[in-house]
Amino acid sequence: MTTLFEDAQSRLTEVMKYITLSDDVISRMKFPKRTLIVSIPVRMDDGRLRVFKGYRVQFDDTRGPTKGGIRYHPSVNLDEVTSLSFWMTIKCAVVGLPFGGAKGGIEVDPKELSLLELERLSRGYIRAIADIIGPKRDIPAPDVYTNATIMGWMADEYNQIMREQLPAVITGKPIHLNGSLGREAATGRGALFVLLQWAKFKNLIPEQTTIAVQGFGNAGFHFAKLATQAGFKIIALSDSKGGIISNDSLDPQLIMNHKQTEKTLKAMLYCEGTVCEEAEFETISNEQLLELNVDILVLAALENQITEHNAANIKAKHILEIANGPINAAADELLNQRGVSVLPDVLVNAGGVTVSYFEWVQNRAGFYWEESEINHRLQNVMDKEAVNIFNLAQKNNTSLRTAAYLHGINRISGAMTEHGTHEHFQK
Ligand SMILES: NC(=O)C1=CN([C@@H]2O[C@H](COP(=O)(O)OP(=O)(O)OC[C@H]3O[C@@H](n4cnc5c(N)ncnc54)[C@H](O)[C@@H]3O)[C@@H](O)[C@H]2O)C=CC1
Ligand SMILES: O=C(O)CCC(=O)C(=O)O
Repeated sequence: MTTLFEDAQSRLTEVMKYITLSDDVISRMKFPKRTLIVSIPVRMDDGRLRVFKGYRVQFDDTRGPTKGGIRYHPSVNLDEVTSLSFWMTIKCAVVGLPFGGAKGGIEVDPKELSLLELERLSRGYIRAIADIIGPKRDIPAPDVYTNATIMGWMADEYNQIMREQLPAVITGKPIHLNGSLGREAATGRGALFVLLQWAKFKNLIPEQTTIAVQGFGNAGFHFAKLATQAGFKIIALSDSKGGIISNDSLDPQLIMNHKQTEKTLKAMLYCEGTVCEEAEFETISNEQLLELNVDILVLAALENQITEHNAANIKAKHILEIANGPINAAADELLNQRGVSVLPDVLVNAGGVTVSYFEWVQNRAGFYWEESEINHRLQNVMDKEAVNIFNLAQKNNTSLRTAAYLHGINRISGAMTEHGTHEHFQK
């Protein structure tokens, strides 16, 4: 069976039909620069000791310090974290950030831990990886089931170890702990900027365009909320427990308010800014949501949601990948053959790391920007790179993913080549 990392790497083979990469570059993209596997002992509230398995993979740092989030999930494993670090390397290059790629994770179900256990685990993870991270080496950030509070604990732990205030070691921190305005919504906002450029390109009218969103966490929620404000009709949403669907537009903010108190999704109709009623709604499974007859399917949960097993059932004509790696290579090919446009993860979800970059810049300068400036700078990056990639795909008659990879790999390859022939020193 193909591993996730082998599947991720197979996209490079497609890219090499359009670009000649030197053997040096190909070999450097084959496996990560550094992989660290750690055990994290945590004293639980009842006095027991539990030991968790954690990872940090730094894929490539030719273009700058490595950057990428930390995931807490029961299924986190080395193959997944390595793939995510590879995608971070491509993504940072696609949007032209001066970073390489990394990713981290802990095999844990955070929903089973108390707040204090979660804090001890997060601090323990930082103690375990402190030797290889740092503001000029590798800068973690949030990912699935981690958030600003956890980033705040982690930055504090690192500062205690280093006996210095080094906020730029972690991004996605709370605003009161030197976080950046706009980071919380950045991934969803960046995805919307890409979609608006695509809508222009394809003459899609938001008010006539229906959307289903799989994954109603940080990225999916902010995307759904901002897309609704831009006029799109969100008609279905789901989280790990399942989904809801309505004939009318759903109101993501009201649904999130309900989810925060009741822990489940419940549909409410959006009526001129207020809840008019609890909607007549149906519940659907995640599998059903993927196969809905909508204009745009947004994937904002986990990897491998569309594979060769369900690709033929997908009815949407456009797919927005907010999640990392939600479509495997075999499914990508099948969707391409059917003329489905897949807007790829390495472009679509790059708004998060872009505002993380702004947070890092602000932390290092000690000077903080207004939210309007951050959103404006984010829009400049996303609009520019989206249009570059749409034009490249049109010019070479490739998929949008291949165009995005071509765009990113060009920058990586340039950096690797210009680095010269000397060995990389061990940073
Ligand atoms: N948060 C960020 O800044 C960025 C996140 N991403 C990617 O976006 C995706 C979502 O991440 P976040 O929103 O940050 O995570 P999150 O932890 O805030 O939310 C994850 C959401 O996915 C749902 N979910 C989990 N398993 C599911 C399943 N099998 N089917 C449907 N929904 C499921 C959860 O219930 C939750 O609503 C991930 O692939 C992540 O790597 C990518 C770039 C940046
Ligand atoms: O904000 C960051 O630095 C990284 C976000 C991330 O993990 C991702 O883009 O997948």
